[in-house]
Amino acid sequence: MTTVPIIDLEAALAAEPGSPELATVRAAAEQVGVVQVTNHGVAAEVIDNFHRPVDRILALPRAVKERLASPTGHPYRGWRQWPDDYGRLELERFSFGQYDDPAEASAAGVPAEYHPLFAHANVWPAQEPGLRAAADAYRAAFVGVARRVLGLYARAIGVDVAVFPWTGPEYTSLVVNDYPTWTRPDPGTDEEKLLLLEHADNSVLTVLHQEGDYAGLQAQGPDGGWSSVPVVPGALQVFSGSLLSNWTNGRLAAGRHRVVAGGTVTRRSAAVFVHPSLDTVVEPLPEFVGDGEPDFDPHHVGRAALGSVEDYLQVFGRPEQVAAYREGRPYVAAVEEPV
Ligand SMILES: O=C(O)CCC(=O)C(=O)O
Ligand SMILES: [Fe+2]
Repeated sequence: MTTVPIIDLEAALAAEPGSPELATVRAAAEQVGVVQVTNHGVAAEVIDNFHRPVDRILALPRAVKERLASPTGHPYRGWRQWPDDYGRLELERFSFGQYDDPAEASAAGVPAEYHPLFAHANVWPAQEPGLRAAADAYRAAFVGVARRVLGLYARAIGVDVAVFPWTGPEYTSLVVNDYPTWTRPDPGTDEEKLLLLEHADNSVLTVLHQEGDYAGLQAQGPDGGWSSVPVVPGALQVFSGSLLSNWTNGRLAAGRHRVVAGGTVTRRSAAVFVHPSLDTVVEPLPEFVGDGEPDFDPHHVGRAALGSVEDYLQVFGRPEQVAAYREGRPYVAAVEEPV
């Protein structure tokens, strides 16, 4: 078994209990929390229709892209660059909230107490009028993959998927990650080219599409070592998040991952982070706790979401960024000119 298996989703969902396919899925889900899926049912056009306009936006001159930053300084809306401590570009992102405004959230059935989550507008570049519909289709398709993968994991560990109280509408976010290339001397080691540090997502499942010429995404195995996730055209990458680990009282691993890129290699990824509905309290399910004590505290999806920007700014926010957010104006980080 490879650490991050490539699973034919359709075939695995039809596999008999006890089959080698399900044994592979089970090992990956319990020990790593990262898989790739093929034959996942998402049409190639749904992926391309989102990625191609994003390519064109990210190829615009920086002075044009600066105008696509969140007008209110929200770290998870619109275009953004992240410099490292030396001012060198590490990561460029374009982020989309689930709804454009509180009225749209309300129409989708989101309770009023969560409307503040959608008070900061999305940025829809006028250059790409089709992006909004393409992003909606991409998000919806990837939520569908997340649900099917949960069904697969349930089968692989022999529980009914109905034990997971995953109700909709799912709370989701959509993030494009673009890693820079550079011509300065290449430090050579992975540790010195870590552009996204190791972490597990706080979703139930995250579904990603990666593109590029280098397998820079790495997943952590049970021995602590890192394995590259090869770039397989058409495949999607699925990370188990901390909420899946919580529900299963640790039986299923939250996939720890990181990204090595930079230098001459290219990498682009676009992830949909999938959570159950905002009023869900995630806590270890009786099926996984047995007679013992749960190992995880209850996690209220909506409350955590409401606090997430403050949590983020407290840990990572630069003073000018925090000031811009407080004052409701755009923030564009200073970055060193590429060399
Ligand atoms: O670029 C990637 O493949 C990883 C992105 C990621 O881990 C994240 O956005 O949480
Ligand atoms: Fe991640």
